[in-house]
Amino acid sequence: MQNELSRLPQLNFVEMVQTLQCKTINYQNIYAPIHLEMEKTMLEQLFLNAPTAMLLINPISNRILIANNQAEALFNLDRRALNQYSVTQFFPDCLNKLHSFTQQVLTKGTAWSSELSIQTVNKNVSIGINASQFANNILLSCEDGSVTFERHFKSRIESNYRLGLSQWDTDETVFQQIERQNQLLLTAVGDGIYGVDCDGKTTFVNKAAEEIIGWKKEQLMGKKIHDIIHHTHINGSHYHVHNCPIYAAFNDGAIHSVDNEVFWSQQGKPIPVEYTSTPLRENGELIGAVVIFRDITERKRTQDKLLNALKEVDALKHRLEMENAYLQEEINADFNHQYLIGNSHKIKHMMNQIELVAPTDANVLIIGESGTGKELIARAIHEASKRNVRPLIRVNCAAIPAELFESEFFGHVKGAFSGALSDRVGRFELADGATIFLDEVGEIPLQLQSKLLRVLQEQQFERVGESITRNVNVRVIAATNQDLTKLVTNNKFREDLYFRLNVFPINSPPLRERIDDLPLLVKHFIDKVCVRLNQPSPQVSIAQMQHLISYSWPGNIRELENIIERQVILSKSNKLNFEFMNKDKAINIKNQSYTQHSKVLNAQQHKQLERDNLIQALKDCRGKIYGAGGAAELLGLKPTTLSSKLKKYTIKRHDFI
Ligand SMILES: Nc1ncnc2c1ncn2[C@@H]1O[C@H](COP(=O)(O)OP(=O)(O)OP(=O)(O)O)[C@@H](O)[C@H]1O
Repeated sequence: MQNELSRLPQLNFVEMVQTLQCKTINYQNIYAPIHLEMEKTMLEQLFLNAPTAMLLINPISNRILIANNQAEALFNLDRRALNQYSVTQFFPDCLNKLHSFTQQVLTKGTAWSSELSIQTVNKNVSIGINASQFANNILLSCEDGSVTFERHFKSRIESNYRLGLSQWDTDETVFQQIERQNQLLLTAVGDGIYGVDCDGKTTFVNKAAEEIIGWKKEQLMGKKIHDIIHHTHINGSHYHVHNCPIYAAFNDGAIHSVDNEVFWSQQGKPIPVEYTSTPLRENGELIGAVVIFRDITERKRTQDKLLNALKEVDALKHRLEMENAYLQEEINADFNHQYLIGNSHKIKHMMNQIELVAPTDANVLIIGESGTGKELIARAIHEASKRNVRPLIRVNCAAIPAELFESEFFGHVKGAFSGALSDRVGRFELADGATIFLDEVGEIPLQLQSKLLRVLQEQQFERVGESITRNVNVRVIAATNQDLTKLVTNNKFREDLYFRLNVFPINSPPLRERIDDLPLLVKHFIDKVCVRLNQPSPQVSIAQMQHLISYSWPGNIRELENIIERQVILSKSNKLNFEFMNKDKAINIKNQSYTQHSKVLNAQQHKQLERDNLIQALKDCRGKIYGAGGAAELLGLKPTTLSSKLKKYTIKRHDFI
């Protein structure tokens, strides 16, 4: 009981009155220490100053018995005035509801409603009303509905605000996390990323961008990116901002991808990049662009390497084709299967020299009369050298027209001169990594000798009509049947070139100086021609060999080869006869042979004879067609006539060289 009393100040008026009414409470006994008057005053004060409007009404008499201060304020009437009115006068618009509300209170003891409204002096106020039965009376606790609503509203706002704040906190945390993750992602990305606004000013720079270009974020933020990293083309020309694809993205709204430009590093170095500038939109409006780029230096380097490799492959392919064509000519010329025959002292000495010089890269000058085997020596040197995996490239300097020398040696580009219909590789380029054999080197025109000297000294040259300098690694073997020192004295041959060529001279002995080799040579030539004619090799008796040995041979071994060939062709048995060699000269051997075997020639034989004769003349003149010592002169024909005969009999170079 004592506890209940101590709670009294916390109770509202109705609860307090109910508590005090409770039958179990012996009011007199419990409140004995409290003065009754004081208590009454206190209760009165509590009632009068309660925070809600309170009225005690009698439903039977329909009168307001007591009203507190808040009731006076709510009804806008003082207490005395309130007593003048009946209760129902204040509820003109909701008498039915008031009636049922009152019934509910009288039946249940309490009731609550927010549907009633009162008519005050100047306005209609909807109220929230709480009521309880008090003896035969009803105690009403009323509150202005708008105030209640406002309070509820405020409380809801506050609660929403509190809820919003905590939600905002949550959202902010989420956003911060997303932002952090984005930053981590953008930092972790290997590609450089710039953000730019619509003025082209930098709004974002990731770590990779800083590392690739070297510009720090602080140096770029808020500044025009084009002016800092994109101002100049790789060739040094100004890059106008109007052409900048980065800016184009936020001007035309399209994605711009570029892979052949440079960004300039902080150190002023051009960095090859590929980049994509993607426009950024907000609510459909272009607000800037994001540039994603990567350094492609390594890729460019690899691409360049690949391109160079492809070019090299192309060049090699071209050279191989040339080489192939050249080898084809060589095969047709039947030079490949020949080797040096002989065991005379002179030949042995020469072989020693070949063995000595072959493994070196030294230039060799072979000196000897025509037809003494100079080319065979050159081939033997090349074959014994480390360059033998590639073919020996032969140039017969006596057979090249003066105006074509340079092109033949160094090649030309298309259009370099009339007739230069396509690019052509020269002999020196063809001989790169191998050996070039300059036969009849004394025939090289003086004006070209300086260029030849340059190749010998620097291994460099240019194609005709081109300024690109080409490097080669060529070994030169030259041959001549002329006295080069005499040419030097007569200023027909450069002395410095002569010394360059004459590093290792080899003398090719004429046949007359090595008659000891004759039997071996005879056998070699018989076998050679018989293989070609696909017939068994005939014998040469000692007596017949003697005829050959006792013949007064000049230097040219071709003469011996020719005699053997003809005798093999003309021989009816398997024995060769050389008795006719005792006659003064061997040059009439062909006519003599024909007259021996056939007095009259038919048309076909006549044609064959003329063809053979032309070939022989060309062979004797070492392929020289025109001019002094040429086949035309030897045959007593005009050069033009000889040309048309060569066409008529389809005589090609390989028939006589
Ligand atoms: N020692 C040799 N062994 C085998 N054949 C030889 C020998 N010497 C020369 N010959 C033959 O003689 C012919 C002429 O040889 P080669 O062309 O090498 O002489 P050359 O001195 O270069 O002639 P040219 O001065 O006319 O260019 C060839 O058919 C070659 O086979």
